[in-house]
Amino acid sequence: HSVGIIGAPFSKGQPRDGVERGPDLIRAAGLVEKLKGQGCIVKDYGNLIFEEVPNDEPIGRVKRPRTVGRANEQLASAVERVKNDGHTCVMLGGDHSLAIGSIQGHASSRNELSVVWVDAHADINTPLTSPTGNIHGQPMSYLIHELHSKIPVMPNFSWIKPCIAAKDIVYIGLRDVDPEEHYILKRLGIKVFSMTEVDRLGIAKVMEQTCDHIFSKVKKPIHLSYDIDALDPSITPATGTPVVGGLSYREGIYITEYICQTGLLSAVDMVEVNPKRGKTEEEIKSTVNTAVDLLLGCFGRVREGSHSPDYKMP
Ligand SMILES: N[C@@H](CCCCC(O)O)C(=O)O
Ligand SMILES: [Mn+2]
Ligand SMILES: [Mn+2]
Ligand SMILES: [Mn+2]
Repeated sequence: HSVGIIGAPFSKGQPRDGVERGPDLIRAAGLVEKLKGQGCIVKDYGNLIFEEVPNDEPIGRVKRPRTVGRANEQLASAVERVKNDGHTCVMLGGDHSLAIGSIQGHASSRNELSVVWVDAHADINTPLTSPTGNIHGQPMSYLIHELHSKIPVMPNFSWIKPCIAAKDIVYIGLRDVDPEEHYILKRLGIKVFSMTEVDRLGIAKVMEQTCDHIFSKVKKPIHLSYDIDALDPSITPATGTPVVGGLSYREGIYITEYICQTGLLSAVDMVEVNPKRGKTEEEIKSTVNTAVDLLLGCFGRVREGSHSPDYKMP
């Protein structure tokens, strides 16, 4: 695996400070060294530098639109460059509004993508349906062809071109979906494995059926957008919008092992790690270490262990 890492220290898609520290905390927990240790080639492109846009007044209910739009435009070109350099892209967040730039940049280098969205939330509110105005609850709405007519013109958002078809999306882990989002998911016929399906089917069947769905016609590169709040808060409490009844550590890891073995993972987001939302050092460590382990699973780590092909027993 050849991996290109982008740090996106960004928090303005939501109101809580601290999530901008995600990239450096994940690096400090040894992501690069551990990826190299399991045989990956790794290029760390460093952190993007995001400018605050002054007087960034809300538009309708939508908060910090100009800052979020600008940041994602920067991210999109960074992700496109990592893809054109031939790597699988790892985007370290930062809040989930960053999926706008990550998926847009990915789509500009690969013309058709499938998106696997692992999250407690659907993040598919439009600017007009959002109950909070926080853009980290809206990223998917800007990216989906079928919602284009529902998105108003917003400053610093005009560069965004819808790039994903509803049929090419699968959600895993949903358990906190707004009524307006539920309507959109049903109307667009988007494939959803909520926590009910995870309980009913088990994670192995969920992953089988996820891949049956996204590979139903032609096999497309996979964009895995992983919100750390998909996991149960007992595992990953240091996050902005925790919701009880989440994925176990084992289920979270199984998802990454399964996606890895498809050989089609082309970009992965790891977002919403927020150290300021951890009550203890232990809670922060558990959250950050789990984020690292999930990424290691994306790039070949398997729990049965492994050995190098040229190992000679003494
Ligand atoms: N659905 C809520 C909560 C969104 C949570 C965002 C997280 O999943 O990135 C909203 O729209 O504000
Ligand atoms: Mn192009
Ligand atoms: Mn979430
Ligand atoms: Mn999210």
